[in-house]
Amino acid sequence: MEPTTFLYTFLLTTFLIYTALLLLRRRRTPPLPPGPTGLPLVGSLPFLDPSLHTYFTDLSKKYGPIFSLQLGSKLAVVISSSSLAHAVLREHDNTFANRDVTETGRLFSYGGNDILWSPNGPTWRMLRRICVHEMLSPQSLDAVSSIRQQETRSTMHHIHASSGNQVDIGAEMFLNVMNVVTNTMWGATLEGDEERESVGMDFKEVVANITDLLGRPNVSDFFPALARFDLQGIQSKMAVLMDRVDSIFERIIERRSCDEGKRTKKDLLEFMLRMEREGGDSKTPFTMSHVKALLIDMFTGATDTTSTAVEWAMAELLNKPDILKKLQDELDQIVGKDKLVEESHLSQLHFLSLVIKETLRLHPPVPLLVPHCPSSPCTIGGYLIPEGTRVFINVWAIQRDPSKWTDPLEFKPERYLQQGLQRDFGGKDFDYFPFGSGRRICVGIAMAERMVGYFLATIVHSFDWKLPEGKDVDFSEKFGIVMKKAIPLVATPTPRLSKNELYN
Ligand code: HEM
Repeated sequence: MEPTTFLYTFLLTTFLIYTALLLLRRRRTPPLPPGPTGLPLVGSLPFLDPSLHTYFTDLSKKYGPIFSLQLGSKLAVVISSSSLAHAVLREHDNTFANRDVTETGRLFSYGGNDILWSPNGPTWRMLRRICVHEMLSPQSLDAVSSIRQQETRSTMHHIHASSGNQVDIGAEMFLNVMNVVTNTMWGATLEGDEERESVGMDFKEVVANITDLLGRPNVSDFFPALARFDLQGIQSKMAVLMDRVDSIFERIIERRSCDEGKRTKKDLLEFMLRMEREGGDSKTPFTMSHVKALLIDMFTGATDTTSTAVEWAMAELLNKPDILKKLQDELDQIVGKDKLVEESHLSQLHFLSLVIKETLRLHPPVPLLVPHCPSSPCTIGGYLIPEGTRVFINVWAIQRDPSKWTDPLEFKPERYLQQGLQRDFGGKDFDYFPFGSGRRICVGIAMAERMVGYFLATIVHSFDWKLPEGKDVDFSEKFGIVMKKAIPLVATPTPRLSKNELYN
């Protein structure tokens, strides 16, 4: 063969092999999920609706149960069916049990040192273990039941003092759970001290602002190259708030050091400080940043979620007086009108548990879960989800899916009595998982169940409630990392127990 002919044949063969390999590879690599095209550079960012959960639900009707959106330089994927949620949270749980840490998340968590934002790995496992073991397991919760009793009674006295006047139900629950959580975490330090109340109030204000910033879309997250310019000023606002949080923590930790050896009660803070002095466990270091990050995790994880749940439950009950009456009948039968509800009654209050279940179906407080993030490329439903994608799981839409639920928009607590419809909070049914599922499932379920159940039972048992004259319940939602009622629920309590002394 002529040298030039040989060269041409060689080049042509190489080209053909290369093209064939390319085509083969392209055929083997699944496509990205379908979705709106968006604009050059910014993608779908300009079209984002602040009510992300309904916006995503509408898009899923057009593009299907898995779709993608380009948000600046970030790819987001939204999952809206129970079978695909199963694929992400069960079949590929290990890959997806990571977070795409936002700029505000990083500041909030002392550099990603908390449970919420840590990647799936030994540090995250250690942090979860500490909180479960020292504060959130059934045994640790039993050990501090008197704190919950004392705080719930004190809220009840406060509501009683407002009899005949309008009460903001969510705000009452927020104060209640805030006191319970702070007392559980560091109560032994500030116990009996009026400083406890002032620390609580400081914290309440700062944390409300922090939660708001955590839920706000931030250009820095969509264009990481611009993060250092902080174009909306969100990071600098967060930094100021975190300075305030830090000075509260410093104050408490300093007090705790002065008290060394005098305390009789143990709490989460004491355990963590000891662990910090020892430097962690054999595998992972534990620093002061971890101590503070866990304190703020527990506080923010518990407060807005549980108070929102109680507020939505009361909204549904006031909208359906027959269901409210049925719940009061159950309470009267199990507790009686001449006693107060105790936490020990909860296991017998079956209808109450159905009411709470149904509330968390229609109003999951964290409607898109906390976004997950695959640590390596993964195929879901025949589509590629690249590493680092922000994955939203629309539990709000899944729990209202008409192909899974009869009368999905109706508040029907009895539905769970039907054969095959028993549901719990463990995340094993992928048409019902208000606390998430898999490795990243909420760490505070046991505490949430007790707090919501006990508080709801107490206010429904101790008072009759009336909406303001001529007003119906407003069900509009305000989307955020925790979805609240757009208009806070106010109602007027009237005492209904047999003896006035019970309210003292
Ligand atoms: C009704 C009350 C609550 C609801 C509906 C709720 C719901 C959730 C959801 C949906 C997640 C995200 C799961 C995921 O990423 O897939 C979560 C995570 C978390 N929750 Fe809760 N939660 C509640 C109460 C609490 C309480 C009382 C605490 C602590 C005292 C808490 C602490 C946390 C923490 C630390 C995480 C992060 C877990 C991780 O990333 O590993 N939550 N919660």
